[in-house]
Amino acid sequence: QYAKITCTSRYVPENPVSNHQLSTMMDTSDEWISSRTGIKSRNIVTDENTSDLCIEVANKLLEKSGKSAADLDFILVATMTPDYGTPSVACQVQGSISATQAFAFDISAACSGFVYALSMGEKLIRTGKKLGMVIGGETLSKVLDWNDRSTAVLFGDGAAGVLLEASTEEHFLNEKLQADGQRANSLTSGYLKNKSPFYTGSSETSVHLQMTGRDIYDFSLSDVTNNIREIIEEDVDFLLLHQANKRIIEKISKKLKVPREKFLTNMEYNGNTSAASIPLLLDESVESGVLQLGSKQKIVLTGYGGGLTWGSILLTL
Ligand SMILES: O=C(O)C1CCN(c2ccc(-c3cc(CO)ccc3Cl)cn2)CC1
Repeated sequence: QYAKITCTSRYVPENPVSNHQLSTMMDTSDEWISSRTGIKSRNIVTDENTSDLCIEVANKLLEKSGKSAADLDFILVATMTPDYGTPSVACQVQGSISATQAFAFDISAACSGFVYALSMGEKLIRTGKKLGMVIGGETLSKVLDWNDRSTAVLFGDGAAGVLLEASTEEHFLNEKLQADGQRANSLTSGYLKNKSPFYTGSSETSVHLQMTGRDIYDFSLSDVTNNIREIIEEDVDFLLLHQANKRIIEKISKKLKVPREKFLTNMEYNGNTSAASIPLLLDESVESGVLQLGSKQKIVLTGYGGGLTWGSILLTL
């Protein structure tokens, strides 16, 4: 049996924060942010954590599909901002919706997280599972250094996901997942300092998200473009890349010689939501009718970011 995406949904916190609002909090401007990133607004939690956003997505998926939580075989959540080390966000979701038959775990692959998790979910269906949930969810606002204008203006909170079901037709056509831990320091976040009385080590690494933007930018134009080139086919209808930066997407489109209009974007009103960015874009595009489940449209999903990790999946809807 094969895997098929049969439902999509999303949830973002009801607190949009505009570039202008940020310009009253730190030394930045709407002009700088929108011209350099394509971002005009992002949604920031006021009293929710990552599990709350993902539980909303899970409930919407069940509601939209008519499926029962008890029929779920697995729940995968891709996140770099879990509520806890344990329990996983996936287990918090499993408990909240009472998916008593589902095993559940989180996947940590930063902005490639959803693509990594979708690939894993597809293998679970191909090896016999009947129904699974794959969600990307983040509350990056809790790990940002809100005094660092170079990163605080780039990121947003949100969650979105899909239902994967067993199918007789083949939808997942190709994939290539990659990593390079030797460039891990280009993007770090969430370091937990050891405060034990026995610990003599010292580390200046902070809990805050830190990024050498230049290195990540260059990596995206080289490794990521090459990865897509290996996966893409002539008749691809749309490409849904991790929504990190509008200029990056424009540059990748030029390097690949693929028309810009095939690259869907939503960073304008979501910011960079890491593992949530691709499923947010997927659900928004299904809702707007640009994409239709069951239409056989051929799309590429590409994540890239912390780890370093990157990866693409070629599939038909
Ligand atoms: O000065 C400028 O133009 C600045 C230059 C630096 N910028 C960057 C740099 C890197 C990223 C980024 C982040 C992730 C993590 O999700 C993944 C992939 C990318 Cl490419 C986003 N923005 C913003 C505009």
